[in-house]
Amino acid sequence: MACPVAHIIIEELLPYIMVAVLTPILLTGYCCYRCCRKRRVKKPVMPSPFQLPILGCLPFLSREEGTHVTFSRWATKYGGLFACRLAQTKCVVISDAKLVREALASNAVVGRPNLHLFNLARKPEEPESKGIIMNEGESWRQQRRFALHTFRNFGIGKTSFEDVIAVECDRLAECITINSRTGPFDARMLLNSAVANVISTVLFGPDVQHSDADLARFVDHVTNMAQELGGSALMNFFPFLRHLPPFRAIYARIYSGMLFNFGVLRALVEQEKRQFNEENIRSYTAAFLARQRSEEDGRLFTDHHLVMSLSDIFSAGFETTATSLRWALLYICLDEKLQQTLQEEVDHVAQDGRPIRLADREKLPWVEATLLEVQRIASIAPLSMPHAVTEDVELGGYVLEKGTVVFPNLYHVHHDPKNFPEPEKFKPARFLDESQTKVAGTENLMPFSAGKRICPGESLARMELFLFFTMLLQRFNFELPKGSSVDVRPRCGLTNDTRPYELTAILRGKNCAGR
Ligand code: HEM
Repeated sequence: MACPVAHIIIEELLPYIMVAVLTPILLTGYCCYRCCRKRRVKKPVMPSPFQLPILGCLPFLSREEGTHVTFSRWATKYGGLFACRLAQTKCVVISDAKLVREALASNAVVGRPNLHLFNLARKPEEPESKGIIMNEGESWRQQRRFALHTFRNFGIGKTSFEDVIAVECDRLAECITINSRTGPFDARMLLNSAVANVISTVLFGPDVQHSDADLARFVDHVTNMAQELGGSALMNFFPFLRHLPPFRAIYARIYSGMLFNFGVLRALVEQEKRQFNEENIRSYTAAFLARQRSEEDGRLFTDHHLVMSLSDIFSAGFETTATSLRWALLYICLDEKLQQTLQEEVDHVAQDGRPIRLADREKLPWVEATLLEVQRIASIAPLSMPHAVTEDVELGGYVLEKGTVVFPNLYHVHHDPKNFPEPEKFKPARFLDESQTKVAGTENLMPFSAGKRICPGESLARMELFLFFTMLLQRFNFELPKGSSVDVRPRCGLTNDTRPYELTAILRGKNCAGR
C-alpha cells in the first residue's frame, strides 16, 4: 500500500514544486539569452575624423579660424552628428538643426562638462558647482527658475523696462558725440559700458554707479575669459600646462581676473545687505536676499550662490550683447545703402524724431531682419556652451554615452547652405517675407541656443539690441575711416568677437531732436 504522505506530495504538491524550481531557471536562462543577444547586436559607430592616440583631434583644430569652422568642415564630410575625441575627452559635435533641438531638449543632455578652465569659474571659493552657467541638477534648476522669475517680475522684455534702456541710450549717444569730435574712434568700451550699465541696474538697482576704472577692469576680465575659453583651449584638456610657459601667464591672468570680479561682486552684495529693505525690492540682489531670508532650507540660496549667479548673469549679459552691437555697426558701415534704408524706415516711424519704442517693432521689419542677419552671420556663440550627457541617451540612431561632451555647432546651423543659401553673404532680406514687410525664415536661427538651457537673457538681449540699434540709426551716420581696411573674420574664443576697428560717427540733424 502506498504511503499517504508520498501520495500527497506526488499528486498535489509536485506541480507547485516544479513551477517553483523551473521558474527561476527559465528566467535566468531568458535573461542570459537577452544579454548575449544585446552584446552580439553591434551598436552603430558614429563617424569620426582621424584621431591620434593621446591627443585625439586636438592638433587638427585651428585656433585662428576657430574650432567651430574646423567642426563645420568635418560636418560637411561626416554629417550632422560626429564623434571627436579631444585628448581623453569623448566629444560629440551636433551640426544639424533638428538634432541640435532634439538633443538640447533632452533631460539627458543638460549637464555641463568637467573642463578645467570652465571649472575655474567655480573653484576660487568652493569646488562645488554653483550659480547658473556651470551649475547642474536641482541647484541649477532652482537658480535658473529664480532668475527667469525675477527677470519677469522686473518687466524685462516688456515696455515697463524700456525706460532703463532709454537712460543708457541717451548716455551712449552723448559719449559717442564727445568721442567723435576728435576723429575716428573704437566704440568697444562705449558699447560695453552702455550694456553693462543696463545689466547692472537689473542686478544692483539704479543707484549703484560703477567707477569707469572698475567697470573697465571687470569688463576686460570677462572679455579676456571669453577669448581664452574657446572649445579647444588646451588647458581644458591638459590642466598641467598651466604650470608651464606661456600658459602660466594666461592662467594667472584668468585666475586673478576671476578673483577681482568676485571681489567686486561680493562688495556689492555686502552693500545691498546693509541697505536691504524688504518693502522695496528693486534689484536681483535684493530679490535674492529676500528669498534667502524666506527659505527654511537655505542651502540653495546661499551668499556664494548669489555671487556666482551675479557673475554669470553679468558676464553672459553684456559681452554677447555689446559684441552683437559692434557687429551690427560694422555691417552697416560696410553697406551704406542698407544703412540708409534702415534710417529711412526708422525716420518714417518716428517722424518727429521721438525715441523708438518696443511697440514700433512690427513697423520696422528691415531693422529686425538686419539684427537677425547679424546674429546669424556673426554667430556670437558659435558652439553655444558645451553640454554634458548625464545618462546614456539615443540621438540620430546612435547612443551618446554618459559623460560625453556635446558641442552644438550653432555656427554650422547658421552657415549651412541648406538652411541659409549663400551663407557667407550678409543679406538681411533673407529674413523678410516676399512683400518685405514681415520678418520670416527664422526656423533655423538659434543664436540663443535651444532647449532646456536656452539663454535666459534672450528677451533682455533682443530688447537692448533693438533699442540701442534704432537709437544709433536715428542719431548718427556711421562710416569707416577713409582708406581703412576692415577684416570681417571674427576673433575666435568662446564668443566670436569683431577684430578691433574704428569708425566715424556723424550727427544726423533733425532726427535726434526729440530724444
Ligand atoms: C545677444 C546676446 C546673447 C546671446 C547671443 C546669448 C547666447 C547664449 C547662449 C548660446 C547660451 C548657451 C545656452 C546653452 O547652454 O545651450 C547662453 C546661456 C546663458 N545666457 Fe545668454 N546670450 C545673450 C545675452 C544674455 C543676457 C543679456 C543674459 C542675462 C541677462 C544672458 C544670460 C545667460 C545665462 C545666465 C546663461 C546660462 C544658462 C544656463 O546654463 O542655464 N545671456 N546665452
